[in-house]
Amino acid sequence: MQPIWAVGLMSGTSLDGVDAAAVQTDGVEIAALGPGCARDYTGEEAATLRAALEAAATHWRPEGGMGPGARPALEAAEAVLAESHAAAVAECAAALRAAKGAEPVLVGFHGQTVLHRPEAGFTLQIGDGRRLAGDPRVRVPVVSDFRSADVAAGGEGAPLAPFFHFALSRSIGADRPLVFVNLGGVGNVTWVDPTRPDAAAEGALLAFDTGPANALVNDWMQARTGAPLDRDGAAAAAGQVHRDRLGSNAAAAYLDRTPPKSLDRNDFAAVLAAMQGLSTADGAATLTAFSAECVAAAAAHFPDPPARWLVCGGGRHNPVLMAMLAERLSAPVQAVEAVGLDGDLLEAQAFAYLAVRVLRGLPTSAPGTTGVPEPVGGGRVSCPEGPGATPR
Ligand SMILES: Nc1ncnc2c1ncn2[C@@H]1O[C@H](COP(=O)(O)OP(=O)(O)OP(=O)(O)O)[C@@H](O)[C@H]1O
Ligand SMILES: CC(=O)N[C@H]1[C@@H]2OC[C@@H](O2)[C@@H](O)[C@@H]1O[C@H](C)C(=O)O
Repeated sequence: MQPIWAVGLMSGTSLDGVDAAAVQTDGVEIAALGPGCARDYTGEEAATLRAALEAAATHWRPEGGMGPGARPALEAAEAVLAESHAAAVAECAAALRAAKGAEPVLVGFHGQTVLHRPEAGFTLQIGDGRRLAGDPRVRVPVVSDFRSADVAAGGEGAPLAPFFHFALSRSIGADRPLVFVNLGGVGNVTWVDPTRPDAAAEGALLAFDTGPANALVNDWMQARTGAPLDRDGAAAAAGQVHRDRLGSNAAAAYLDRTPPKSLDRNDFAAVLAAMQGLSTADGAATLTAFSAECVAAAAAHFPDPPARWLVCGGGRHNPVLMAMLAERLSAPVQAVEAVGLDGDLLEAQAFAYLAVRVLRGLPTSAPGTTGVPEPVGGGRVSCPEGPGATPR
C-alpha cells in the first residue's frame, strides 16, 4: 500500500480539548508527520464531558453494563464531540493543504473515554464515527472504537499508542531500548526495543499506565483555586512534599502489579482525598511528586534499562514535574522535542497511524502492550455513505 494522509483525533482524560494531527503512513512506516491543531473545550463543553464521566460511573454495573440512566448525559457529550471534532478535522485538513498540498483520506477518531473497567471486560469511548464521517466538513471514512476489540479479547484496551511509538523509534534512528512517557491526565509508558522486526514481535514493546500524571493535580487546583491546572508547576514549586500522605495501599498495589495494566482516570481518587488539610501549594507539590514516583516505579518492570526517556503530553510543560522525574530516573529525561517530535500532538498522531493500520487489517495491540493473548486489530470503519463500506 502507498502511504496515505490520515488525520488523528484525541480527546484525552484531561478534558481540556481535542488535538488533531496529520500523518502520512502505510500503517507500518511513518512517511511524514504533517501539521496539527488543538481546539480547547469551552467551560460549558468541558462541564458536559465531565457530567458524562460522572453519569457513566454512576450508571454502570459490572453485570449489566451501562444503564439507560446515563444516556442523556452521554448523548449531550456526543453532541459536543461531534461539533468540536468536525471543526478540528476541518482546521487540520486546511493546514495540511497549506503545508503539503495534500488532502486527508481517513480519520482516526479516538472519542472520549467515559469509563474504563477492563477487568470487567468494559471500556467505553463515546463519539459517533458514522456521524463524523457524514459531516460536510469531514466526508472521508472514519475509524472509531479502537479499544473494545482488545478488551473483548481479554486485553486492557490501553495503552494503544505503543505501536506508533515503535514506528517513531525507528524513524528517529534509535538502536537501543528507549522509553516514551506520556504525561497526560493519566500517565503511561512504552518501553521499546527498536531492533525487533516489528511492533507485534515478542519483546518489541512493554507498555502500561503508570498512575495519575496531571489529573489529580488538575482536580486539586480546580477545587482549591478554580484554575484548571498548576500552570508551570508554580504552586508545586512553592510547596513541601508530604510523603506521609502517600501511603495508599491501593496505589502501592497498582505500582507493584506486573504489567500490562491500565487505569481509569478516577482510579486514584483516594490519593487526592488524602491531601485534605494541606495548603494548596503543599497538596500540589505532594501530588506532583506522586506522579513522578509512579513513572519512576515503572522502571522496575522493564526488561532492560532504557537508554533514554522521551516525554510527551502536557505534563512536560511543568518544570517541577520534569525536575522530579529527572531526579528519580537513571537515564536522561527529555521532552520529545529533543528528537524533533511534537509532544502536544503525539497521541493524535498515534490515532492517525492506528487508523491506517485498522484499514489494512494490521494489529493495533499485542501481549506486551495490553496483555491481550494474541496481537489484535481493533477499530470500526464508518464511511460517509454508511457503515461497513470500504473507502476508495
Ligand atoms: N504549562 C503547563 N504547566 C503545568 N501543567 C501543564 C501545562 N500545560 C499543560 N499542562 C498539563 O497537561 C494537561 C494536558 O495534557 P494532555 O493534553 O497531554 O492530556 P490528555 O491528552 O487530555 O490526557 P491523556 O493522555 O491521559 O488522555 C493539562 O490538563 C495540564 O494539567
Ligand atoms: C482508556 C483510555 O482512554 N486510556 C488512555 C488514558 O490516557 C493516557 C492513558 O490513559 C492511556 O492508557 C490511554 O491513552 C493513550 C492515548 C493510549 O491509549 O496510548
